[in-house]
Amino acid sequence: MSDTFVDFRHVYLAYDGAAEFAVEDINLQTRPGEFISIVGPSGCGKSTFMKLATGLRQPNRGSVSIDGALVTGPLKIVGMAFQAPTLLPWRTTLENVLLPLEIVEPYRKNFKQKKAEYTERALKLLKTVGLDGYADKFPWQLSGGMQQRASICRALIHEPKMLLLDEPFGALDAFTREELWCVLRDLWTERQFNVILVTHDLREAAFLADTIYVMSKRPGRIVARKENPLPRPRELELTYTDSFNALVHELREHIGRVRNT
Ligand SMILES: Nc1ncnc2c1ncn2[C@@H]1O[C@H](COP(=O)(O)OP(=O)(O)OP(=O)(O)O)[C@@H](O)[C@H]1O
Repeated sequence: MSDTFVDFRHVYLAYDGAAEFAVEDINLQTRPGEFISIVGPSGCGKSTFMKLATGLRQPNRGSVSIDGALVTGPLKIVGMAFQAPTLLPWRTTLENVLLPLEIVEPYRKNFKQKKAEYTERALKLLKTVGLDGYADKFPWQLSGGMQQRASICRALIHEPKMLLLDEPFGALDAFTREELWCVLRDLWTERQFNVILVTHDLREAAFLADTIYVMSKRPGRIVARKENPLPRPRELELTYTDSFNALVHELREHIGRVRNT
């Protein structure tokens, strides 16, 4: 196994017809199992970074490798969750969670034979995120936080090596958001997948990530890399400590600087 999981080398990407690069000279390496977070002002290229990491876009210059292999097209080893949970309203929670296994190879071809095993896997995952007993409910019967828990299960059902989260808790109230930080922390601690979390919430990045990258806008560049000094395991009480606030403050200063330039 390679000791680098995500490997961006001098990556540039301009969208068709754009006069300038959306992201420029991105260099970033993660170790296997690392949890990284990308923060930055709106439009700085965080989603573009995600598209490059999953192979939905190819760089104009430079290279992107994941798990030792050059990325040349969409990757299958990725699970994704976004700000809107995007559950299908006519499917139950369980059916929503099973969806990737029904449509993505190699699961698709033996979905019928393995349905009992997959269902068991999905129910276990739902239990881990606190949705025990909600498998047969429809999305409209769940709160926003519950829907987001289900969408994280859906992102993890095929046991991806990499989980990409784009503002996954942005639409939730502060209490629910913090609950879900703990859900994500526990899943990651248990399963040790690689995480890239894009967020505007500096406290979220400080609570969850091993390493935090700050991006500037136009062109999107990584202007700071901060290794999170806070020890694990992390409990929510940590967010009331001076060391936590100092880290958030330091990140805020970086963001302030890039917004003023
Ligand atoms: N499909 C596209 N075609 C052309 N330009 C694009 C496209 N997607 C993004 N851009 C441009 O690339 C730059 C980076 O956009 P991106 O969506 O990656 O930023 P972001 O940091 O994710 O923004 P936000 O925080 O608002 O979601 C922006 O200037 C945006 O206008």
